[in-house]
Formats: sequence, structure tokens, C-alpha cells
Amino acid sequence: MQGPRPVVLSGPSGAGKSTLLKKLFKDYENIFGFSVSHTTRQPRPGEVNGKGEGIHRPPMAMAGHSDLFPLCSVPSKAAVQAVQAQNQICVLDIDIQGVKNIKRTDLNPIYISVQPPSIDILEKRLRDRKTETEESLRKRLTAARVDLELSKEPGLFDLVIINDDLEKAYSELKETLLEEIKKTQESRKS
Ligand SMILES: Nc1ncnc2c1ncn2[C@@H]1O[C@H](COP(=O)(O)OP(=O)(O)OP(=O)(O)O)[C@@H](O)[C@H]1O
Repeated sequence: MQGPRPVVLSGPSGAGKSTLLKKLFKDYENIFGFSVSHTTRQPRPGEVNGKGEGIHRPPMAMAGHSDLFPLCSVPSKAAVQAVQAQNQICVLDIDIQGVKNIKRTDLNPIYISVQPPSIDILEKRLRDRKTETEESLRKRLTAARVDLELSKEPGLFDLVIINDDLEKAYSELKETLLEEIKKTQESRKS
């Protein structure tokens, strides 16, 4: 396997994945890459436009909203490897079904689940984000309950981050990725 280990970031809509990634990308410019598969636009510089074969998630989950990831990234293995070949840590923002699909590959990512402190807090954050209708909110909360339940499976994730205090959650994320980040930085020097 060539290049840095990919990172899987999973968790209910509104748990704070985009918020955490935004901070990470700001602190470590150019270290991370995306593998975009289902796209309605041209890839941005640095993005790899994958074919989307092999690793899929159910259509409902694809309705995920995100400002940072307007398009879901459910890449093919080849697309992930293309990011690795650029010596970037490939970030996969996928739901739990996607996690299970990735587990069947030999991509060997670091699996991280981002979770809200409670469903009530999740609801408040989604309401405050002002991106949801009552119906989409209800769907997301139902999906979140299922997601949180399935996430309890032992060994599914290397790290579960409870995103209560954002700075604390971010430190946990950073700490877990630091070794891979350092390796990537070092390998670029040589
Ligand atoms: N620790 C936190 N404390 C308070 N608010 C937070 C925290 N983390 C994130 N938020 C807010 O919660 C909302 C949801 O976060 P975010 O959009 O990052 O979630 P997400 O997991 O990326 O969701 P989606 O999968 O729908 O894109 C945002 O408005 C964000 O500013």
C-alpha cells in the first residue's frame, strides 16, 4: 500500500464532522485530500474525481447536507488510492454503511466516529444551522438514533469523539491523526 493511511470520519448529520474538518484543513493545509465520486461540478484543484464504483452508501444517506462537502464522497478504492499517491491523507466522510463497506477493502484507514453529546443537543444544533425543514430534521434525527446504536459495535471505530466542547473534540481528532500527519510531512521533506 502506497502513501498515507486514509481517514474515515463518520457520524450522524449535524455531529460536527464538517466543522472539525474545516479546522483540520486550516491547520494542515495541503496534507489532506478528498476523493470525490458523485459530482455535479468540476473537481476543485487538488480533488480527485473518482468513478464511484465499488463503495456505495444508500441513497437516503446521500441526501446529507454539508457546506464543506456539497457532494458526498463515496469513492472507489482507486479514487482513494489516487489521493494516497499524491501523498495526501484521504478523508472519507461516510455513513455507517459506508464504513462497513470500507472495512471489506484493504485500504486500512483510521476509523473515527463523531457523535453529538445527546440527541437533544443534536436537534438544537441542526435547528440552529437553519438548513433543515421539519421533515428533513425528523429524518436526520431518526437516522442519528440508528447511527448511534450501530456505532456501538465493538471494534468498529478506532476512536469515538463526543463533540461536546469543540476545542476538546478537535484536540482528540488532531492527536489521533498526528502520527500520520507527521509521517506525511516528513516524507515530503525527503
Ligand atoms: N462542539 C460544538 N458545539 C456547538 N455547536 C457545534 C459544535 N460542533 C459543531 N457545531 C455546530 O453544529 C452544526 C452541525 O455541525 P456540522 O455542520 O459540522 O455537522 P456535520 O456532521 O458535518 O453534518 P452533515 O453531515 O449534515 O454535514 C453546525 O452549525 C456547527 O457550527
